[in-house]
Amino acid sequence: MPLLEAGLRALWGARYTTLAALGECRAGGALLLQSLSTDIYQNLALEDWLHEYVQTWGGQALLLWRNGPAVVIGRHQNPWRECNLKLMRERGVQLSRRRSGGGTVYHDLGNINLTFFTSRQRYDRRGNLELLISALKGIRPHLDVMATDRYDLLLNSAFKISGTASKIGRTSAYHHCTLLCNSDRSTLSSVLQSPHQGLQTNATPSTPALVKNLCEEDPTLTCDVLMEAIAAEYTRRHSLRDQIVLIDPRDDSLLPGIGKFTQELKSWEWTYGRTPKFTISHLFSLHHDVNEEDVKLNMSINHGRIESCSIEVFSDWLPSAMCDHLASDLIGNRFCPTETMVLASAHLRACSLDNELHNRWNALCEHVMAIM
Ligand SMILES: Nc1ncnc2c1ncn2[C@@H]1O[C@H](COP(=O)(O)OC(=O)CCCC[C@@H]2CCSS2)[C@@H](O)[C@H]1O
Repeated sequence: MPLLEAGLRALWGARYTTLAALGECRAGGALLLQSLSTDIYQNLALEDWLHEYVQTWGGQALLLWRNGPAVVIGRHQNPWRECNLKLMRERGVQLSRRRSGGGTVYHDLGNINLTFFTSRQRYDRRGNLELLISALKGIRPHLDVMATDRYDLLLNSAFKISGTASKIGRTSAYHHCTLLCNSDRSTLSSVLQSPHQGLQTNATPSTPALVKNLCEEDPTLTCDVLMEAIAAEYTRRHSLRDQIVLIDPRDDSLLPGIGKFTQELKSWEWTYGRTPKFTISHLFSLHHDVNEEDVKLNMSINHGRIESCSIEVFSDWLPSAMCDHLASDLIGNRFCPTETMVLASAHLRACSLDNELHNRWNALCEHVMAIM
């Protein structure tokens, strides 16, 4: 049995059931679910699947889920503007684009996600946040937690502990939010820092805030304690028979079609290719010997692909024909380091350069890849 599943079964004791129960739910009833996966793509796919299911079932549900390290951008956002993709690749932090709008957040196992599925009519973000506040105050009455007009939860009127987004369909809707319990705050702030200054875009910007973990306020608060309290509050409000349904988003036979949802969410076309058109203007210095060479790069990127590109080196450090060659080769390609690496190596194989030019070419290509 996978570790997480064993842990959850231990946490919920006898008060859990498995998916077989899903089909047995009363039409219009309520369900309390917890995902057995910590994979961001599988969990977002589970949300998609449940959103459709709730539509036909006509009930409501709360899904509790957590992920390994991941940055989750809103549907209409630009990942290059919102985060440090190079640092994320180095640290193994996943990037994913969700289907709801809004800003960018960081997830890890110290962050709880909650998704409230309802019909469109019963969609009630304030009511859901009140449920969370009651659950928190129920176990720790001294906590000062409040909901803001933009549906954030603040601790001590100053620190964000929860961010909200939602998706409203024709007949059903979901509201999902985070809850910071003991996330790695230093990784959170460094991966949500874009290195780009000259990026122009109309994509939705995030609203940065001061964040805090609940465990910093009260070290006895763990994710398990919080999830247990939230589950109890949901159970109480919906008069449930105290059962948590553990649900495995890898199970295509129980959740028909979910694998396709996961693949789509994982695809480059969805994550990067859905970025609204943007331009990058980047001035940088390359060091060689004791000198610094200034390089100017201008690009426009549409659907994640390079539409126009110019690279200027202000000296004969690298022949301008080589820069022009790289710029024109890049056009039509994905704004992505792996594709650029293939292009740059093919170019090296096609022309014989002396050692010095070879090194300069590599330095330029490495810098171009680093901004992607
Ligand atoms: N995990 C987490 N929780 C709360 N606040 C966060 C978190 N990570 C980052 N931030 C802070 O919020 C801002 C962005 O705020 P902003 O208001 O722009 O965006 C949001 O809040 C979106 C919430 C999406 C919730 C979904 C629920 C399940 S999948 S993701 C960011 O710059 C940080 O300062």
